[in-house]
This record gives sequence, C-alpha cells and structure tokens, in this order.
Amino acid sequence: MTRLLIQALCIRRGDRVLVPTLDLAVTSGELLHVRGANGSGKTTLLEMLAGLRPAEGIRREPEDMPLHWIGHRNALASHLSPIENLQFWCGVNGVDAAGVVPALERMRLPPAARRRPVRMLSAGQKRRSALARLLLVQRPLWLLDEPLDGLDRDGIAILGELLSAHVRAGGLVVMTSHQALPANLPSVREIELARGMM
Ligand SMILES: Nc1ncnc2c1ncn2[C@@H]1O[C@H](COP(=O)(O)OP(=O)(O)OP(=O)(O)O)[C@@H](O)[C@H]1O
Repeated sequence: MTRLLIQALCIRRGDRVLVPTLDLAVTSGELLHVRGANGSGKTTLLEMLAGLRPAEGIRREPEDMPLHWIGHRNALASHLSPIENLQFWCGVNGVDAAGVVPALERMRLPPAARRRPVRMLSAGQKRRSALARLLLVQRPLWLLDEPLDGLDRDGIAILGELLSAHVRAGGLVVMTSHQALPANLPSVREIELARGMM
C-alpha cells in the first residue's frame, strides 16, 4: 500500500509557527482536501510535502513514490505555447511527448489556444494547460495547490473526473481549495488549518 505519513509536523515560515503540530496519514485511494483561511499555511504544507521546503515528520511509503506537483503559479513559460511547454516538460522528465496533444484535448483546450504563446491565454486556459501534465505520465501522488482556481464549470468537471479516476485507481491526492470540491468525488477527507491546531 502507498502512504503519505505526517507525524508531529510543525508548519512554519521563517521563525513564525503556523501550525505547531500536525499528524495524519493519507493512504492509497484517498483525497485529502486542505482548507483554511488565507495565510493559514496550506501552500506551505503542500510545499513541505513536495520537498520544496525542509520538513521533519513527513514520510512517503515507498520512499521513492513519484509525484505530480502543480503549484498555483502553473510553471508555464509565457513565450511558449501549451504544446511547446508540455513537450519541454516531457523532455525534462523523460516522458513520451506523443501524449501532449491528447492531454490538451482531454482538458478541452481549444486547438488555436494550444499553439498560442501562454502569455496570450486566459487564466483558465493556462490552468487547463498546467493540469494536462497529470495525464502525461501516471504518478501515484498528486500534490495540487488551488487547482480549481481560474477553472469554469466545465474545467472543474473535467478535473473532477481526473481526480475521481486517479483515486479509484488507488492514487493519493492532497489538494488545497477555498471552493467546494466537484461533486461525487470518492474518499474525500477534509482538514482545516487553523492557528494553534493540535
Ligand atoms: N516569503 C515569505 N516570507 C515569510 N513569510 C511568508 C512568505 N510568504 C508567505 N509567508 C507567510 O506564510 C504564511 C502561510 O502562507 P501560505 O502561502 O502557506 O498560506 P495559504 O494558507 O496557502 O494562504 P492563501 O489561502 O492566501 O493561499 C502566511 O501567513 C504568510 O504571511
């Protein structure tokens, strides 16, 4: 079984403690929805889970569990088109780029938008392009920071289908959102970060 274990994790930024201690486990087939007020530490927690910030008390089983990280900045080069961005991502990650156009089709990004520089796209079109990475290669752990941001109802429904399929196939998801999650997602758990929580 794949697991993400969080034991006595202190969420801090610099010398400011946001959450003194957090314990939880996310197992295969579960989606953890992290909620909380602005500034409560959701992004910081996700960055710790991704290994972008030093943290003690996080264990992945297996240790080398591959993950997808989609931060709220999308990580798209603005002068490249979505197709070029994803082809570049495939090259860096050793992934077959044949899946790029089908992934953008699945995200229902219009054909013209797939070939336009990212700086000329809307926020939702950028988001769909970034999320298309989830389809390029299977990885068990998905860490998604505000993935619903910028998406319209159709985009939210597509992401809901991807999340659902991933969780049903035994994947793990940890995601933040201020919005309600798409309906009918299986195995959703919620935690709310709050100052001083134990
Ligand atoms: N570069 C920084 N240096 C120091 N503190 C920071 C820095 N960036 C953010 N913080 C602080 O860290 C705390 C947690 O920020 P974080 O981005 O994790 O919150 P969040 O819950 O994701 O917020 P939001 O809902 O607004 O996205 C905030 O109180 C913020 O003021």
